[in-house]
Amino acid sequence: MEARKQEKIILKTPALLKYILETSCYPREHEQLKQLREATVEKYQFRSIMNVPVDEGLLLSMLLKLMNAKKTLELGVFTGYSLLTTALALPFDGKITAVDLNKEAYEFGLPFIRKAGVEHKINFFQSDAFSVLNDLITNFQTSKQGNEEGSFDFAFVDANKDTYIEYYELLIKLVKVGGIIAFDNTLWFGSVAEPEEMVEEHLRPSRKHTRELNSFLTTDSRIELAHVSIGDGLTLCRRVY
Ligand SMILES: C[S@@+](CC[C@H](N)C(=O)[O-])C[C@H]1O[C@@H](n2cnc3c(N)ncnc32)[C@H](O)[C@@H]1O
Repeated sequence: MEARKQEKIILKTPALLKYILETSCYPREHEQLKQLREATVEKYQFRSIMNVPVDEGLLLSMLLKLMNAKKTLELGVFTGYSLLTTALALPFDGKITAVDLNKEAYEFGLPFIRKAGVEHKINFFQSDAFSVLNDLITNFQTSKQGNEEGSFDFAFVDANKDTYIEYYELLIKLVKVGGIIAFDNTLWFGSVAEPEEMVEEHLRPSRKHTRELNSFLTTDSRIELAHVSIGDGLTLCRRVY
């Protein structure tokens, strides 16, 4: 069977997504987010698809404000669309621990973050996500305040899709009770609901891991769960104990 073409759209038609973006999202997008998005497309071309889409950014921003989030984690920064969204949503004394293996892409986005006046909220680590998460728990180099278990309001997870379950086991310790862990791309271009042979070869490993994550989360009593069909799928896990 021929594999289905990769799309990051799960709505009924591409026209519907265009309508949502043009009617409700682009007019509301912060000027520096718009400029960052456009500059990322110009420099990174097709890889710019890694930026969180505008509709999802607006949802994350509202969620962070509803929660009164002050202290967050960001795994997977790239040029920083979700990072700048978060930095804009947090109060002036908010703090974000942001992690990515790739510093170059973060630095590409930094002028837009600076222009938005929110750089002081960000503590960026060029590192593998696991090292920083383990440091925050075991109180190694990253943390100035000792063990930071139970202290984060929110964690946005958009790094290596194949290790989301392993991130989760560390993050559930780091977020406070009532805090949220948000996983991006949990519909993996729609492939999670398709037979493996219909899915492009390069999508298959993460499809498998994403399906395992989705099934695992639904059985985990430590969280309340909402699987939101926005962007490429956003799963919200609210820690209940
Ligand atoms: C989808 S992009 C993040 C997009 C970003 N959230 C945004 O909205 O612009 C994924 C990023 O995760 C980073 N990444 C992949 N594996 C990682 C790992 N093991 N540790 C830290 N970062 C990782 C990649 O370098 C890449 O920049």
